[in-house]
Amino acid sequence: MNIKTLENSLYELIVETSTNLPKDVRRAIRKAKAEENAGTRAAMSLATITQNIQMADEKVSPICQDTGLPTFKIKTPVGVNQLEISKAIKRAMVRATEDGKMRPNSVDSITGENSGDNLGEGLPVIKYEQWEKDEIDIRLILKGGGCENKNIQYSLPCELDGLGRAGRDLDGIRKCIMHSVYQAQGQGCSAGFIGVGIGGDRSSGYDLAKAQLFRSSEDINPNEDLRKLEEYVMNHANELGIGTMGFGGETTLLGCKVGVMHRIPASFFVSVAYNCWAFRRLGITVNADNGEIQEWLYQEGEKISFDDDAETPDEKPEVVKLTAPISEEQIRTLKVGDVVQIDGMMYTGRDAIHKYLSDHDAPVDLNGQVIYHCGPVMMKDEEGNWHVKAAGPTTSIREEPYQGDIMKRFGIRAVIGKGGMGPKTLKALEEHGGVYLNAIGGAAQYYADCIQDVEGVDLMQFGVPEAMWHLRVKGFTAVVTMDSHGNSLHKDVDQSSLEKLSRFKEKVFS
Ligand SMILES: O=C(O)C[C@H](O)C(=O)O
Ligand code: SF4
Repeated sequence: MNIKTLENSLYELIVETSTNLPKDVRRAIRKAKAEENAGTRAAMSLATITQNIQMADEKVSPICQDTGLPTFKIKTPVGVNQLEISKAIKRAMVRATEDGKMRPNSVDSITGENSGDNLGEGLPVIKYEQWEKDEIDIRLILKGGGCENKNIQYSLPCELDGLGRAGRDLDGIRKCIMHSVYQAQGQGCSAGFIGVGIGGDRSSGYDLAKAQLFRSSEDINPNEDLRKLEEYVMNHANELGIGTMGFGGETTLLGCKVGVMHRIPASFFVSVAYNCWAFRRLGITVNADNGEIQEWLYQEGEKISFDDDAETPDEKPEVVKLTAPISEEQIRTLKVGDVVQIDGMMYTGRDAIHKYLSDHDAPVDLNGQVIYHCGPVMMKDEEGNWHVKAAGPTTSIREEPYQGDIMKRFGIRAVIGKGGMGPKTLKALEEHGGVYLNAIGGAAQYYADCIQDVEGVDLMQFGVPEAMWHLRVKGFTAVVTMDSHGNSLHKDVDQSSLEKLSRFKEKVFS
């Protein structure tokens, strides 16, 4: 085989997967958008999402800044050298990272050091199988961290919030799946797709769940019980009302695929792999003799283009304009539901920065400033200047232990992230005079477009995604979802969706 040609084919697969959402996923998102009422927060968020999908496609840039944990699933004809394929994958991955198509995402779990090129112990994940066909089948999923953190595994029988006892039968499985959608709330960038694995042990159960994400989101399950289960979940999960980004709304789930395997008598696992709307998985078949791409997978049918979605909707919400630094007085006028547009500076800070700030001084004066929970994709030009390639929000709840104290200590007035924060932060917002602003998760091109300049960077020792980037923005739009008067949209949606979940308590499958 021509290894250089294979490397180029793999490079193309990685770039396409990161930048161009597959056709089945586009269809699911288009359908969700059609079902939201104009003028709602959900409709506005979906318009941002579709605009972002289009921008990523046109610019050949990452749809979401979290280009995920790359997992390759490969089938090879007998006799093909798998070691050579793995080497080609690694070379292609390094190139895609250098070209800003992948964020350097591989971190040493003990030292915290980012390898900078997406390689590392066990990464990327590459799984091989042999088959009798002549071509090589290569599938890739780039699954982000926020949705991965919302995966859940149930061990039956168990007690579930809102649903009571889930037993060791089809109805117990049904309850677990409904619960899995509820517990994710908006934190995995809903509306999402779920893959469910029934049976196995803890690891093979999750593998089976993830394998379901490689199915076309439009296929029909040949197992009649599972077909019914998938249909039931698709018909009812949206009644939970969690909606896009957990803002409330008509669509919470875009796809549900269930697989089954045998188990041993003592164990009964239901494993759920949650994937955000930015469902980046593609595949190719490759000619085993020359390494060229023969066919793209998951690309049947018309490609939906969202280029008319950039047009401003008729019912545009009113916008509150803010310029950082922001005063306490201004912040206290904001309430949940307000749409704000920020001009001026914003400083990125995620996990490493929050831990650092909890026992160090800040490298810049943060009084009145805005912290953005974001780990961008950055590229340095030949003159040494940094450019933002993708910059959407990350899940904020991870900073819950630190956020309130840090805001008070440094005088920070607003934090921007996604998925909301908990009671500790809500209390601090009230005491100190602060707001939590929810940006649209995954909309990395849309937000990168608002960034006019990169004015500096601190704490680069934490690696590109974790450093503190000083960004000058214009017209950065987000929604107030937690205010300084004790209100939290996240708390409200959680409560109301739990109530709705309890409507699914009665037995459906016997
Ligand atoms: O790591 C990121 O940038 C985002 C992450 O995927 C998340 O959803 O929190
Ligand atoms: S930020 Fe949202 S869209 Fe991006 S990888 Fe994380 S969960 Fe997915």
